[in-house]
Amino acid sequence: MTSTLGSELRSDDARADEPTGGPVPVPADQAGIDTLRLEIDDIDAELVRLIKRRTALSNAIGAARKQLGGPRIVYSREMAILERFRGLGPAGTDLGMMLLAMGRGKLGRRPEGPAGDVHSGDSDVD
Ligand SMILES: C=C(O[C@@H]1C=C(C(=O)O)C=C[C@H]1O)C(=O)O
Repeated sequence: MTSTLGSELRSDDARADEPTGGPVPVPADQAGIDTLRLEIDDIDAELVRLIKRRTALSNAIGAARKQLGGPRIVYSREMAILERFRGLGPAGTDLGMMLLAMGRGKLGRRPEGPAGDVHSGDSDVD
């Protein structure tokens, strides 16, 4: 995507549908469980790294748009992003909302409430 203010997702979004290796055979013993846990640990470490990177990218875009006089939050793009996460089921939508909240930083939090909610009518919202 080339536009700085556009709300579209990249068109080559097929990565979300790439094969993950299919069902995992159920391990027969503790050694098998331990092997699967090693892979889970690798995945979690990579997820944390990617989430940190995603948050930094989102913060930078938000700061840039603010400097340029635009909104920090673009709901149309956020809705498109949530659509991708919806493919993981209800918890996937929750996960997508948490990622968006992390990218918003303080703006995405109520003063005394949980992350992820933004007041409508906020001038930082498009
Ligand atoms: C990062 C952007 O800005 C904000 C943050 C988003 C995000 O974390 O994915 C999405 C839309 C915007 O509310 C963007 O427009 O791409």
